[in-house]
Amino acid sequence: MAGSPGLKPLVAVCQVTSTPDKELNFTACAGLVREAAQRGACLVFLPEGFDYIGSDTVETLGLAESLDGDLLGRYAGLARDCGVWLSLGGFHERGRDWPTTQRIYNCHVLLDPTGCRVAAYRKTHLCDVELEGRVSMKESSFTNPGPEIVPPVSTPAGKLGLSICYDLRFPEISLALRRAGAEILTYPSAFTVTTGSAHWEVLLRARAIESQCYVVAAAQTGKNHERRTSYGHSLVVDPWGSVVAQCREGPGLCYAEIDLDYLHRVRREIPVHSHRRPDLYGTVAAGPAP
Ligand SMILES: O=C(O)CNC(=O)[C@H](CS)NC(=O)CCC(=O)C(=O)O
Repeated sequence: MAGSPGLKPLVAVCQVTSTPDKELNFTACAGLVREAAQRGACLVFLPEGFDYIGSDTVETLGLAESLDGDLLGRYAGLARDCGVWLSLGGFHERGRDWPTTQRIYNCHVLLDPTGCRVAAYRKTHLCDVELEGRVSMKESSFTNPGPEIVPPVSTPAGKLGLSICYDLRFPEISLALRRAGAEILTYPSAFTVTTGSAHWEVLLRARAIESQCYVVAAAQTGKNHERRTSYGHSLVVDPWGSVVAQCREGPGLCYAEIDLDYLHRVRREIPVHSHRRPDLYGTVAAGPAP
């Protein structure tokens, strides 16, 4: 574990098939977290929608809780029992504005091993995507966009930068987190099969290579309900861009050691972050292109 000489921190990535049944989902997630803790992981990652995947908007909104609700209380107990950090990537959160907006936040919560909530990042890029006849998502119809990027958090595995799923398509947020000190970027996800098979791994590897961070991506897999199937392929990429861990099909775990000496070597050898030309990119992130 961190601090013990010679031993690198181990992280665990959980892959699950969430359904609309919160109780079943908690049982499945808790089983994986306990297994990961027994194997010596210090930080365990759960995907977007670890709490549930609703079968329609009404159900999704109806099942949502606040950050102080029962479900996150149980996860805090789990973190304490197991003595692990928990990245809960994509909790359906009823925020304080619920009574007025009737929309939720897609909230990535980080718990420390005392069960304390040390960060909450609300998804800033919402997935409104329409592939004719194949994929139709309009996350903004039931979700409010988060207002800010959250500074990376120190964990025993390294400084962790929080994003969620569709954020993966925006290199700007990964570079902002990298600049703010991130050593690990994490993208808990529920990708579609269509977009996942084309884009998932290449996007994750690109984010790792350009930011020179570890990238950890816990994913939903398989059939969440009658009308939804998720791509899976949870994985960990190192700062060189190599896939160092990957889940097989179906629910399960994969593990990776985080080697920050290696990360620093990669950053020394190809110092892209001191070669940047911010004088040239002024408006690249500025807004809609023609
Ligand atoms: O709605 C929930 O309950 C949980 N949230 C999601 O599943 C979100 C919003 S619909 N899914 C994605 O962002 C998929 C992105 C994707 O597939 C891509 O970028 O290609």
